[in-house]
Amino acid sequence: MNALTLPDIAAQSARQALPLDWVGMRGIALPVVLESQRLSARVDAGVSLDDGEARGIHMSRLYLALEALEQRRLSPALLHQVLKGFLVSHQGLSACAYLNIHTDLLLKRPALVSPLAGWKSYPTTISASLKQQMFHVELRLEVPYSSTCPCSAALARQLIQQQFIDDFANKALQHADVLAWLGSTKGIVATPHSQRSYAQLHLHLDNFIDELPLTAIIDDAEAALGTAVQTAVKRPDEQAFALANGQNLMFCEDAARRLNLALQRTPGIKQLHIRVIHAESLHAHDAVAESSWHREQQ
Ligand SMILES: Nc1nc2c(ncn2[C@@H]2O[C@H](COP(=O)(O)OP(=O)(O)OP(=O)(O)O)[C@@H](O)[C@H]2O)c(=O)[nH]1
Repeated sequence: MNALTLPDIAAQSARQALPLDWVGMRGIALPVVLESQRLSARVDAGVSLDDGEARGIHMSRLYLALEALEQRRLSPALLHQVLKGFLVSHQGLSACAYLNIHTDLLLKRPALVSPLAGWKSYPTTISASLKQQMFHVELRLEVPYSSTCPCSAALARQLIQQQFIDDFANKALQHADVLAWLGSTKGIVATPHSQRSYAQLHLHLDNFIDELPLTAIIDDAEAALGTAVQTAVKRPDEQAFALANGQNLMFCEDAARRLNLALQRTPGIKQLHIRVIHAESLHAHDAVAESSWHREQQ
């Protein structure tokens, strides 16, 4: 039997010589290890094709290099190693390598008061690149929270004052009557609107960081907002949540400022862009604010 050589089209010369910025695969299914958990991820792997004469890259070499991500905890060092592998397997063809890992980070979050806890998922993308020997990592995280409109709260308070005037006009005030009134529906004749909101965080990490500071970023963001959405909730937790919302009335502008100033202090971040989305219950459209910051070069 004749041994046939398999045709290798990628090794041919390109008909139209032109370098390409990014060539690779998007949406590769892969298990990854983040924060000691094995998570399902979708991975984009690519390189530049700097040799404009070369017909194609070697997709299989990028695909196989991803195996290194299956067992080991994701870290900047591991991402760097995989990207170096991309370039070693494309010597003479590529000078830049790229990796995006899309997953949902799962964190167990305690209830506000009761001794309960539950899981919360945070959409996460880890992007790493190696360009002309320069290694760079960026994180994208989405953090859900609750926001109560400060304007609506002030308007509701005014209606409650009006109701108080109506109900107690020309009456001697008795402590017990006022207490009972406050506990009745008349004492809260209007309520401010609040909404589930999302902070989309895009962070550039310091180059020589050892760990991906995902939990630290989420913890700092949630602490800055004060109204993280909850998991397991009993009535004491719901009451604490109502108090947290009342003490953290927020326009989208307030949320963006709080997050920007808090994340500037989170170790390992050199640049950030924040978009907050308040999915309004007053409107059928969203209220959105964006903010960015980068550390000055020292
Ligand atoms: N470059 C390229 N390859 C593609 C594309 N679509 C599918 N492939 C296939 O991806 C497969 C793997 O490519 P290579 O990594 O070059 O495979 P190979 O030649 O067996 O492996 P090496 O010997 O390491 O080069 C090939 O069968 C290609 O035909 C594409 O758009 N571009």
